[in-house]
Amino acid sequence: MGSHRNALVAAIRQELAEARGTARAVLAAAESARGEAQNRRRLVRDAYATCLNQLAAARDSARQDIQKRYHGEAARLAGHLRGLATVSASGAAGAPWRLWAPSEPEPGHAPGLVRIGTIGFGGSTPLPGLIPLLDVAHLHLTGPAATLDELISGVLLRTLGSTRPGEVELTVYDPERLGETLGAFAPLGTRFVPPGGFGELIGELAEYDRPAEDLWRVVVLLADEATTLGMTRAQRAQLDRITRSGVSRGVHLVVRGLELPDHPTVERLTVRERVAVCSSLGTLSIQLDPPPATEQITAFCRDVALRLRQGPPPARLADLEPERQWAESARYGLIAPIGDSTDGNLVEVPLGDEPGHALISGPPGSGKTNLLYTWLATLTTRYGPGELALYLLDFKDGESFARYAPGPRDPSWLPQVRLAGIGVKDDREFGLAVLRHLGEELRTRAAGRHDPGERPRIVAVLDEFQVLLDGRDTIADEAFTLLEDLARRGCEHGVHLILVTGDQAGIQTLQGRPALIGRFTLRIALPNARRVLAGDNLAASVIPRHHAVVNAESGLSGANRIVRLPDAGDRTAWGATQRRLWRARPIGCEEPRVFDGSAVPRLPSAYRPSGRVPSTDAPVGSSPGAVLGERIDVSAQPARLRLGRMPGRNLAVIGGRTESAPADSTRAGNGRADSTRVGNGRADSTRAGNGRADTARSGNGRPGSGRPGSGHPDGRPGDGPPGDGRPGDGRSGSDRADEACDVLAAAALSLAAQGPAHFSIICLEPSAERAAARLVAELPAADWYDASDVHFEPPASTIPHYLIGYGLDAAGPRHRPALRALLTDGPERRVHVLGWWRSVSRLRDDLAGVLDPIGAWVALDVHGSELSPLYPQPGGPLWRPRPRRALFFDRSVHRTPEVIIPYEVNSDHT
Ligand SMILES: Nc1ncnc2c1ncn2[C@@H]1O[C@H](COP(=O)(O)OP(=O)(O)OP(=O)(O)O)[C@@H](O)[C@H]1O
Repeated sequence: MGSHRNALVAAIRQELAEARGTARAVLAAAESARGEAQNRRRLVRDAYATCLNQLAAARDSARQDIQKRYHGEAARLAGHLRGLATVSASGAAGAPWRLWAPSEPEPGHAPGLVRIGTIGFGGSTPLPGLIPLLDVAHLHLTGPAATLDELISGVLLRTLGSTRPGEVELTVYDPERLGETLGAFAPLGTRFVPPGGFGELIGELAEYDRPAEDLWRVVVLLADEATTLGMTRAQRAQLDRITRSGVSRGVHLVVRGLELPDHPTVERLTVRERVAVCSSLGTLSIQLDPPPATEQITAFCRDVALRLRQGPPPARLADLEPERQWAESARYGLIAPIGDSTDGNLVEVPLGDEPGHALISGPPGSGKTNLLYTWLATLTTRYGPGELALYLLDFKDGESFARYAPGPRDPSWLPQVRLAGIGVKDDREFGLAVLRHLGEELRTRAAGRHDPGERPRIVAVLDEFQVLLDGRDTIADEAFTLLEDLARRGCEHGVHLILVTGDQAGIQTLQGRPALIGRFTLRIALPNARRVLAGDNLAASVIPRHHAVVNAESGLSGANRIVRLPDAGDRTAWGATQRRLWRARPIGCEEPRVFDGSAVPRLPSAYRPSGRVPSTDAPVGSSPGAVLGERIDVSAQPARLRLGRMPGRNLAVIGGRTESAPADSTRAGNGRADSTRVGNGRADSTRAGNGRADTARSGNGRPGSGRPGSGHPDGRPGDGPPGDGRPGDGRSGSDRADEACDVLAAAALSLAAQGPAHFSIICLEPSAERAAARLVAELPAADWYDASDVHFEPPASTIPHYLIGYGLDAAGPRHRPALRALLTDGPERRVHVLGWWRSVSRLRDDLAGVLDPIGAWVALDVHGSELSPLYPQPGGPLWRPRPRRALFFDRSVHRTPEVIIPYEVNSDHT
């Protein structure tokens, strides 16, 4: 029993132990599950917190992104709007008051909006608040009267300031303050309607018909109670009509204190505490600008009033251009504007049968050149080179016409210009040559070989023509005769003259020739021009600057037209036009002949023997022509001296006294010069007779081998090799000596270029050694002689032989008989002397007073009277020496001598 119990107890214990063990295991499992669950809970909590944080960060970033985009978009939109606002209300219509200035619209530009204030726009710069008026709306304003009046004055100033003077007519009805509210606009000629005038005004506006598209009437109605109460039914109906149809007729009402019917053209503005809302902008509110200062309004109105009195602004040169280039025919004359009148219409000036010629006058600086530029521009853009040919001569020092000729920077030229004379002041001969050329052209045309329309009309402009006519000499006499002929018969044959002067003496000169001045029926007077108009016609003394009086009835008062002249001075603008015309020039259109008084022509290469050495077998012309210089004529031909086998075919170049040449008196008095220079006998005794010339020719006698320099045993300047141009190398000659050298060089080179010839260069003037040496170097065959071996007995030759002598007067008495014999007999043997003597008296001494062997001469700085021994008429020719000009006389061809320009042969002394 006891053991059973014990066993039972043990079993129970066992069970209990197992149960306990199981319970403990369950507990442990539960504990573990709990720990796990707690862990999971913590994890979930953490994840939740992280998630929350992340969401918050994402939200923030999204919000920031949205904000950024919003600001970007808003700024972009605001930029667009601002740009749009600038375009819609440009210049005076939109500028803030502190920057405000009137602005004129481009022609054809429709009116835009006007600014009244600003529209706040987030944090960014506010946008301008704009409202419509011209061509779009009437304005109906509600709010405090004082603020509205300020608003109105701003709107009016912007509207007037952004249109052209006179385009907007302002009418103000202000019964309460009798116009004082907008009194600052009075200087504009604003119409202020009296209190009782409302009905009449409304009636007038209801019937108003707009005269032109760009004219507007702005009518400000500042109505009081009495106006509203006193309005009749008919007036109400008229006001309704104006509201409906006014805008299309250019009538715009700006109203406060009066009801306007609803209509799409009515822009309603309601203002409260300087903030306005208006119907076109919906709920957007506009912070009103402060009003413009009264002084700003008054100053603007005064200025506009002044401009209105003066008329529209003067035409610009571009406004005078034709629609189509070269579309006009000159068959019946030339018509072109030179400016406009105060009403804005262009003033055209005719040149044809009548008036045929023009006379322009004005004191210096009054705008004559500018007028010519304008006239030439309007003529040459209308008439092509087949219709118009221009000959332009400027007798001033300036270069007015240089712009029409090709230059180093701009190769274009004005295709109608045939000839341009620049700085012709000292070269009246050129003026005369041009008149002769025109006279010849006139004769051809008059001979019936001219079908009008076949040859272009010629317009010859002579600026400061009095210079040509002033001399009381043969040039003036012939010029007068030619001008008279051209003036009398020219217009009939399409030749027209435009004479210009800045000197009333110029007109006086013409007045001495009634037959001449009578033909100049077209007169153009610049401000303060005297004598060009009739005596009782004072118009020129009252016109302002940049104006002209155009009178096609010889200046009679009553025939005046006042012209405002454009500024035609801008060379760049003209350059563009000229290049356009130049590109359109017809094939074969030649460059104009340009004579520039200050330029020295180069010896053309055709007259240089370079490269071509004529063979001694080549035929010799009967009288080869020595080219001496450029003739002062229209075709720039060379002046030639024919050297045939006839007595007297020698040339004396006279003048160009040099430092080394003693004065005549010294020489004539004691003969020292001769004896010192050549009279030491060496040249004659030791050299001349010993055939050195030939030796020199075949040996090293050519300059450049040291021969000329070393040939001075007395150690004169020039001991070094000639031609190096250093001080002391003998180049102490005057400019005129250089010119004498150039004449001889041009003559020799041109002769060498024409056929076989032999040259002997005799250089007795140290300062000429360099020039003589250069000549020898360029000649195909030449001997060199100087004081040491000079002689005048050349060997016989089958080809022409030319002795080119530099400073021949230095040869001395010993050589005179031989020289005289050579001058006398040489030409028939084809031996010619082309020599430079430094004065007429030296030449005369050398020829013992018998000057017949000198058939031709070129005088440099020698006065006309000194030349009388060489001239057929007593007293010598009329000649006043001037630089780079020489007088050429060949008694076999000339009746009177001609002025030539010695060519520059080598460019190292000019
Ligand atoms: N219509 C104009 N508009 C503006 N400027 C002008 C006008 N006419 C002339 N001028 C200017 O006035 C100045 C003098 O004009 P211009 O040289 O034409 O006078 P001018 O009478 O030919 O003088 P001068 O006799 O001394 O040669 C120049 O600077 C020129 O640009």
